[in-house]
Amino acid sequence: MLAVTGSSGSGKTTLLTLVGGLAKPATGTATYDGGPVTTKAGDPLPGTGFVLQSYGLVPTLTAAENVSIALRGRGVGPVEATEKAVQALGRVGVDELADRLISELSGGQLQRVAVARALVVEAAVLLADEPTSELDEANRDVVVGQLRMEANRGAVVLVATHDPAVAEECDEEVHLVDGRIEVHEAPPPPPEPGHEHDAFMRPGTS
Ligand SMILES: Nc1ncnc2c1ncn2[C@@H]1O[C@H](COP(=O)(O)OP(=O)(O)OP(=O)(O)O)[C@@H](O)[C@H]1O
Repeated sequence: MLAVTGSSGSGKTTLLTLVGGLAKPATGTATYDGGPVTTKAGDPLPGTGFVLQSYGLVPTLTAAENVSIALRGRGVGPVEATEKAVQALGRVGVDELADRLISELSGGQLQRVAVARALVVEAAVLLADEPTSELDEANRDVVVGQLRMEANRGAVVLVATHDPAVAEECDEEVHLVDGRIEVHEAPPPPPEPGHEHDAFMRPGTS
């Protein structure tokens, strides 16, 4: 679970769209697992889930329909897609809004529907662009917790964020300055009980 941080305009969204295959790099290549991040048709790889900064939800459809679309596009039948969509909405606390039109929802509610749509596909790579910017602390923690669950499941999770509390919850952070990456790794975990002094031992001693 990787935080992508940097000031406004530093290139966070651009990086995520390149990683996700939504944009083509002007120079260089973007690869995942040894292959290009786009399919031959120029679409993103099927295993990629997105939370777009502008959400990309369809205003004339309900919250559940917006989430189930992601599954329908992957060949899941309508009944199962709706059931899983409502479950995914529940993971971010908006299942009671399942039948409400997108055009009737608040900013924070929309953001959580967008997160649910990314969660529902069980993506191999989940790209979340400022997924908590509209949320209060409690809901931010819920969303970050769900992204962590995706990482625990084995997904690669990239989170572009301005929120230090969100970056803190990630395993690593890349900080962008004018489109360039500086890498900051998280400090190593504390030693296990009984091994507190190992770090201070000289090689060859026990
Ligand atoms: N389609 C585009 N064509 C040309 N320049 C672009 C395009 N999209 C973004 N840019 C520029 O690239 C730079 C990086 O933009 P980007 O949206 O990646 O920043 P960001 O770090 O996500 O910013 P924010 O935190 O404000 O969302 C900005 O200077 C922006 O104006």
